[in-house]
Amino acid sequence: MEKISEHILEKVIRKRAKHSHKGNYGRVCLIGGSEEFGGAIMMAAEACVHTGAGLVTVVTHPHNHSPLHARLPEAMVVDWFKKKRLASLLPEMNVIAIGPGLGTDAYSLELLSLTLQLLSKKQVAIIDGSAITLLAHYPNLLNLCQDKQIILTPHQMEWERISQLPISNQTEELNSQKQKELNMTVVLKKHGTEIYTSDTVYQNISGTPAMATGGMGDTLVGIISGFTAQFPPTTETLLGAVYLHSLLGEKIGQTAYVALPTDIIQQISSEMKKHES
Ligand SMILES: NC(=O)C1=CN([C@@H]2O[C@H](COP(=O)(O)OP(=O)(O)OC[C@H]3O[C@@H](n4cnc5c(N)ncnc54)[C@H](O)[C@@H]3O)[C@@H](O)[C@H]2O)[C@@H](O)CC1
Ligand SMILES: Nc1ncnc2c1ncn2[C@@H]1O[C@H](COP(=O)(O)OP(=O)(O)O)[C@@H](O)[C@H]1O
Ligand SMILES: [Mg+2]
Repeated sequence: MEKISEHILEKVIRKRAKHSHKGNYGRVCLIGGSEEFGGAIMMAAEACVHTGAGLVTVVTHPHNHSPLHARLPEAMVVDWFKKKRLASLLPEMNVIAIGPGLGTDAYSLELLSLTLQLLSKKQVAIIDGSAITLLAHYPNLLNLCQDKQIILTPHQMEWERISQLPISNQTEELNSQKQKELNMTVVLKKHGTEIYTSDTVYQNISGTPAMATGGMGDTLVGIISGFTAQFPPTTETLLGAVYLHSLLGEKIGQTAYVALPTDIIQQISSEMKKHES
């Protein structure tokens, strides 16, 4: 297993060109946030905006529109019941993330299915949280994922559901085998997060139990989406996003018992500035 280098951020984060504009920094669509889990998609969206993604649109339950706008006027919002609007919007996106707070009811399943049908080979999709649980329960949906650029971000229990590997059997060898079957990049989240690609397994050695709090993975989705939208959609970019998230968790954890996702979010942009090259 290859450790993520502490120099990864300098490799990935680029100084912005003078004559650039928002259109150069990617269009991201984040889909999630049921009535119950609105906070999840808000944290993902805030993290994404704070990484510098050019244009961020959130497709969520209408219940979440006002709270989201009150916190984050930079983001656009679309009612997730407007399927025609969703169908016209998705093809314009560079990066689509689905799952934070999506929920697992029949309508959440419909949204996931529609999104996977519309996903093109040129776009990158990040599949997280409830969307992973749905994929595990409805494996036919995996047919819609074939030959597409997908980053799956399960925690150990979500990985157990989709890989059918109990947490105690999640070894490097068995996880790699499953990654190959799924043919997606897998970010297996835990203490010492592992990233499985088709040829290499990486490990993130930063991070702290101060990060063990709800919303931490939703925040990671926002950072990965924002990085993938602006920087080349490579493994290095993904590693940089995973590293930045836990680096900030560690920094906050030095003086705080718990590293809140919203505190991490506030520090994303200033930390990125230190590493631009
Ligand atoms: N404020 C919010 O709206 C929040 C919404 N959330 C959303 O809630 C939905 C359900 O996700 P959950 O993950 O809470 O529920 P899940 O039921 O999918 O997973 C949680 C279970 O997995 C177990 N587990 C085992 N190993 C783990 C590991 N390494 N990391 C995390 N859990 C591990 C936990 O003990 C727990 O029993 C998702 O859509 C998620 O995005 C959560 O992110 C929490 C915050
Ligand atoms: N003990 C720990 N050490 C390092 N990182 C942790 C620890 N506990 C949780 N994390 C990180 O926090 C995030 C949790 O993700 P997830 O369980 O999906 O959260 P949520 O769904 O509540 O947003 C992952 O990135 C994981 O690596
Ligand atoms: Mg999660």
